[in-house]
Amino acid sequence: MRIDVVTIFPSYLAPLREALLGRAIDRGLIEVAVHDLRDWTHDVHQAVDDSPYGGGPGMVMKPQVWGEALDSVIGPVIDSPARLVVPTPAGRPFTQQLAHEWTSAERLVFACGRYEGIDQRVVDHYAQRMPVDEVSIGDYVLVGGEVAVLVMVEAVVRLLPGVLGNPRSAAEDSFSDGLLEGPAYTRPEVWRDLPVPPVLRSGDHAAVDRWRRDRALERTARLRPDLLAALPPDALDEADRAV
Ligand SMILES: Nc1cc(-c2cccs2)n[nH]1
Repeated sequence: MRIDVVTIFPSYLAPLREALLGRAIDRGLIEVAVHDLRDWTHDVHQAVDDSPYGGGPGMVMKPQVWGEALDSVIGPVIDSPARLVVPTPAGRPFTQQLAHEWTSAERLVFACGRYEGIDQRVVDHYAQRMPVDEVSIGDYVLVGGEVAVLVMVEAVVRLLPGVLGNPRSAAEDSFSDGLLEGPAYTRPEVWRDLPVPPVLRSGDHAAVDRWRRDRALERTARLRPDLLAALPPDALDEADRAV
């Protein structure tokens, strides 16, 4: 998978080259290119934004600059293997399911907006030619899309074959079965008078699996009842319903 990010703060994306993601790049599992939007300005001030039509606070990012940058980065959009992703608080929710969907994309191109967003005609123009996703990572407002891109790239790349040491990790994620993950424990057996639940040391794998499922159901019911309500009818068996 090739990932391109267009931003006015390229250094914000430096973490993409660290740790797990950095190793995925070194191993050739992904390619990452970060582009400075100002490289496509032609004025001495390298202006990337302007006042909003209709008035109102803040600034809107100019369509011309974005058009030149995305044409250059995406290349010919006919049959482009790229998806254009625009982080915005006014977008569809980014979910584990969407992360999984994007793992099949040959290319992801992220357009990082700042200020009050990017002139809508940029999305409208490219949406006529390729898949464009306006995506929110949560119901809160950031200053720019760069942090959202870090979140989404990590969530997608960790799902790619070979990236995680143990593929079971991605398969057993929170949300993989529609539930939140239950609690996890490691040594010591007792820590500050708090013991590890004995069933986890019993060696009875069926009992451990049941215990973990029960804790996941309890946690989901307590913290995310909406996830429980969204489960398909056959997702919970009789033992689940007894929790
Ligand atoms: N979920 C979300 C995205 C954003 C922004 C994207 C670009 C500027 S602000 N805030 N919150």
